[in-house]
Amino acid sequence: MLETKKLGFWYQDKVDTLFENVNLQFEAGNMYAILGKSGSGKTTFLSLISGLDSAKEGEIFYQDKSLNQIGLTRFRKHHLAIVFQAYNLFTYMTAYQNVSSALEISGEKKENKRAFITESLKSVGITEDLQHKKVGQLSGGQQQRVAVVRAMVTGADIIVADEPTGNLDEETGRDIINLFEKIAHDQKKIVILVTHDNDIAKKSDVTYELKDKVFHKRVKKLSQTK
Ligand SMILES: Nc1ncnc2c1ncn2[C@@H]1O[C@H](COP(=O)(O)OP(=O)(O)OP(=O)(O)O)[C@@H](O)[C@H]1O
Repeated sequence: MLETKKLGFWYQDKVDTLFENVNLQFEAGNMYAILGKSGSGKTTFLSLISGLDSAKEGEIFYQDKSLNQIGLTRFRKHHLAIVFQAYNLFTYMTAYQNVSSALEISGEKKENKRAFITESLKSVGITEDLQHKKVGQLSGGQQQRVAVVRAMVTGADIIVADEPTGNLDEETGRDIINLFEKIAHDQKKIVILVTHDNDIAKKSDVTYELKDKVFHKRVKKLSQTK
């Protein structure tokens, strides 16, 4: 479980606190949405739980160890993968090479690496033909699928994404969210999505809406679950 305890953050001045006394829990097997108006502090919150920035108040724990105890670099390398709105793939590499390099960087060992990458990409609809094209030649939706696979193969237990459907049309965006949902439910990972989109929030198991410096929790109704 990933957990924040009494988390607080401001940039310049404490009077401009973005959020305070935040106590949230993220459990394996669930997809979470962080919802809130533009400028409310969603991305900032995500950067704290991703170990990219340090909290001003309170702490974050992963499996009962504080991120500082684990070490932010180690936490990011071994436990967490990030998917960005603009995909952030290496455009001079093929889809296959992007996934392969992520696997190498993470140090994750796979017996039959080639087959593993090929099958992982195929499982999200990236055919072998597409796998060997430079990612710059793929559509936005295809690139985001590659980015999701890149995050998936690293073995990270936590996958965070900042507006992952922001550059995509509605239908493609829905497909990407279904992929995240599968990763959470089938692979028992913690998936955390920052979004403006209420429909994405509705698909998530739990929504935390940031409003007036406080996160409001909403759990998906039983009739809508898995
Ligand atoms: N590095 C920074 N230094 C100072 N202020 C910042 C910095 N980054 C963000 N802010 C401010 O903090 C507030 C929250 O920003 P953040 O990007 O976390 O909001 P957000 O909810 O993700 O917004 P959006 O939905 O528009 O992406 C904003 O007012 C922003 O201008």
